[in-house]
This record gives sequence, C-alpha cells and structure tokens, in this order.
Amino acid sequence: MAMSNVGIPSRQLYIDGEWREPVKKNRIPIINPSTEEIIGDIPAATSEDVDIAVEAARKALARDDWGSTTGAQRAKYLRAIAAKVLERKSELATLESLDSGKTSFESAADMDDVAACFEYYADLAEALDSKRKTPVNLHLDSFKTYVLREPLGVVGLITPWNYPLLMATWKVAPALAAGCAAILKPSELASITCLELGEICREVGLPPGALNILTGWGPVAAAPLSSHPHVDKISFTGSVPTGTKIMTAAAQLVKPVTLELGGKSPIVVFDDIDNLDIAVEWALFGCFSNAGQVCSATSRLIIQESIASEFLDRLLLWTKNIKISDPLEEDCKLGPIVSSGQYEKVLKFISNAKNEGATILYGGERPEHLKKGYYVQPTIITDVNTSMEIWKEEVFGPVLCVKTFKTEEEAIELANDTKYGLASAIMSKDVERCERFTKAFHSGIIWINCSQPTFHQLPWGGKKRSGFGRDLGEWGLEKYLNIKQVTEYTSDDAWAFYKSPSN
Ligand SMILES: NC(=O)c1ccc[n+]([C@@H]2O[C@H](COP(=O)([O-])OP(=O)(O)OC[C@H]3O[C@@H](n4cnc5c(N)ncnc54)[C@H](O)[C@@H]3O)[C@@H](O)[C@H]2O)c1
Ligand SMILES: C[N+](C)(C)CCCC=O
Ligand code: NA
Repeated sequence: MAMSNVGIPSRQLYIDGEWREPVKKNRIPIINPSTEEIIGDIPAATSEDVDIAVEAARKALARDDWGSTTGAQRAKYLRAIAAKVLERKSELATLESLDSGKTSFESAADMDDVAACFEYYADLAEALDSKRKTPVNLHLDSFKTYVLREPLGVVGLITPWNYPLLMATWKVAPALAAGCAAILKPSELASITCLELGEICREVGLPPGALNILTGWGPVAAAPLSSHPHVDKISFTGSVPTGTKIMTAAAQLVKPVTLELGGKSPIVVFDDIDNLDIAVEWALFGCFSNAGQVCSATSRLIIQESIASEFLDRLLLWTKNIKISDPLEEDCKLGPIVSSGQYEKVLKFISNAKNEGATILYGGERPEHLKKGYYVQPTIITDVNTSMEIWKEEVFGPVLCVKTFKTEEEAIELANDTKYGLASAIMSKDVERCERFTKAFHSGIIWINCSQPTFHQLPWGGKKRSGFGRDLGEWGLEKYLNIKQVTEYTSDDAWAFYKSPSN
C-alpha cells in the first residue's frame, strides 16, 4: 500500500468564522475505503447547529463587511481562496484520496479545477458590479425604471461525495460571488476537504458567517436546511430520492431549489470513426474514471453492430490494462468505491444483471490482488435488454452495459430510453449526423467525440429525472441572484384614477 504522511486534521463545525463543537457533541468516523480503517472523525451537526449557522449567515448579510460588499471586493476573497487551495494542493489532494478513494491523479486535477472555479467566479463577481443596476427605458416621461441584481439571501448548499471539494466549489464559489451567505453541508462519506475549505476561509479573512460548513448525516444536518424558514434557496447535488425529499420540504415554503441528480447517460458509437482505440479510450474514461462514481458517466455503450465485435475486443484489452490499486499508488487508474454501503450496492447491481440473463463479459468481482478495501473490477456487461435493471438504473460504479444498433433511428431511441437526462455522447466523424444527435438527445449536456470533459464556463445540469437548474457558467451565478425591478413615478401630476374629494 502507498503510504501517506498527511495527517487528518481534527475539525469542528465552521460557523460564524470560527470552529465550534456541535451542540450535541457527536462525531462520525472517517473510513479510508482503500484500507477499511478509521482514520479520523468529523463533527455531526444537528438542527440546533443549523439554526446557529443560519443566524450567523443572516447576520453576515446584515453587516456591511459582507452584505454591502461590491463584486470586486468579493472577488478578492475568491482569489485568495483559490491561491490557498493551490498552495495546499498536494495535501488537499491526498486528503481527498484518503477520504473518497479517488486516485491521486484525479484528486490533484480536482484541486486545480477547484482553484480555477474560484478564479472564474471572481471574474464574474467583478463583472457583476457593472450589471448590478440596469436601467430599462420605457420611453415614458412619467416613469423611471431599473432592474437590480441582488444576492438572493441565505442559501443551503448540499453536496455529494464523488467530487467532494469540487462539487462544493461549483456552488460555494458562485454563491459567494453573488454576495449570498451560505451554509454548506457536504456528504458524511467525504467531508475532510470541505472542512479544510473552512480553514482556508478563516485564513483569508472571509467575513464571519459568509460561509458556514456543517458536516453530519443528511436527514439530521441537511434536511433542516430545506425546511428552514430563513434559508432562501437550496442548491443540491445528489441522488434522486434525496432530491425528491428536498423538493418536497422546500415546496411547503415555496423555496426555490436547484437539483443536480443522477444519470444513466449513453455513449453512441458509429462505425465511421477513424480510430477505434481513440473511441475505446473515451468509452473507458466515460464510465470507469473516478471508479464510475460520476453523475454524468456514460454507462450505456450503444455501438453500431458492424463494429461491435472488434470494438469489444479492443475495449477488453484496454480494460485489462487498467491499474487497480491503492489510489495513492503511482499510475493507479481505478481506486475503491467510496464506502462499504456503495460497494455492496454496486455488487448487487452486477449480480442482479447476471440473474436477469445478462453476460458479465469482464470483471464483476473484487480484483484478486486486493484483499481489503471496497474494490470492484471494471465491469463490462453484454446481452442486455431494455427491461433490465442494469439498463435502467444508475449504478454509480465502474460498470458499463452494452447494446448494439443497426440504424440511426434505433440508436437515438436506445439513447433516449432512460428516465434520466443529464448527458449524452456520440462518436462519429459525420458532422451532420452529430448535429442531428445533438438535437435529438434528451439531455442537458452533449459530448461529441469525447465523454466527460467539463469546463466551468459552460452550464452543467440535466432534464427529466436528472433534475433542473444549472451549475457553472453565468447560469450558475444567476440562480444566487434576486432580480428586483424598481419603478419610480417621476411626474408632478396627480395619478387621477380617483376623484379628488377636494374638487
Ligand atoms: N448531477 C450532478 O451534477 C451530480 C454530481 C454528483 C453526484 N450526483 C448524484 O449523486 C448521487 C450520489 O451521491 P450521494 O450518494 O452523495 O447522494 P445522496 O443523495 O445520498 O446525498 C447527497 C447529499 O444529500 C444529503 N442528504 C441525505 N439525506 C438528506 C435529506 N433527507 N435532506 C437533505 N439532504 C440529505 C447527504 O448527506 C449528502 O450531503 C448519485 O445519484 C449521483 O448521480 C449528481
Ligand atoms: C465532469 N466531472 C469533472 C467528471 C464532474 C462530474 C460531476 C458529477 O459527478
Ligand atoms: Na470517507
């Protein structure tokens, strides 16, 4: 096993700019999914802590040092956070790997993305100053009007474990850029780096209460945010069942929500591709990177029949070549699943597929050389039909299912044969065909001749059961703003709708 000399910091809840012990003093163990050992613990917040954090956030908005800042002033904090993340990149990446099982290469890439995302929203915060007040010309003498863009208020940000600090950043950075005060609740399965974000905010002098970080169990520490009368919005990334609960609770208060939920995304491969190996690698990366624990994973390979056999042969060769090991080992390309619970779920999906009559072409088991840790081999499943669970449900593990098609019509029907609508990929050198598929795919993200590359300038989110609203880009900022119209009557004349009693 690769050794790490990075210590796990012992933290409390980050509330009002300082570390505070949870009211009930409970803690949750941190388990390293590679060794199954307890390596530390995190504080477990309850609704009492949520109340304190919401109050701290409200006070921050009411204070000039946060509530009256310009975008340019907030940008300075965001840039300082980005710089600290880069300064601590190697340590943060190791912590992310120890906590989530992510390979060290992927954790390091995440930290670069985190810093770049804070930088990007610093730019947008600055740009917001010139757009804060927009006059609207009605071409009327008696009225002057304008539109203000203001921070929406106190926002609850509830995030998953698959990209712990990155998914938090996709919400924290725009929320702070907009001038909101936020309460972040990361996943209990991987919270270490999000707590370190608290330390970074403390060090850069972010005004107290602007960002509060509560760790703990979802139903205890996050659910109270959805039903809290002083939380103005919830932005959530996670599973459909949890998203449904959040939306239901928020609906009682007519509280806006953004939901980034799961997926069962297709990758359609046509026989006109020039280079089989290039397409094979994208198919592999699209489903096995981050051990398949990616909301946008292209986990349904839809391959044209004429090249299916050759493609699968190549796919097998590439798959057998993937290094599975402790995530901190050099060149590791597939680490463990995040937790024992998720591990069991992934294995159950594979055994259900087998029981339903599918063929496990490769993988499906614990790799022989790894006796401990929540490891699953990269798994390829064929002989799949569209009524099978493996075709319909999100596995969130390194499991690819394969179907073949003959015609374009058949391919698009298979691609859209899902309750989800996050991402879709097409591999073809026919530009017009790619355009037809771009239009026909029912999803919020389209990848052409690739799968997964993500840029923070572009909107991220889905349709159907994958949720609604968008993270990232300018769309990711807009959702943290309140649009306020201001209408001023500038005439000296009476309105004269009623008869004046003095006449
Ligand atoms: N669309 C995206 O951008 C995206 C990104 C990453 C993950 N995901 C999805 O997330 C899922 C896996 O992540 P997960 O297992 O962490 O999801 P999850 O829904 O179990 O948990 C997500 C967060 O919700 C919290 N939570 C749990 N119960 C809650 C409740 N009753 N009220 C409020 N919050 C509660 C959890 O503590 C955690 O912080 C997958 O379905 C995946 O597709 C989507
Ligand atoms: C595109 N990335 C970087 C893999 C992030 C996906 C976020 C959802 O799981
Ligand atoms: Na963990």
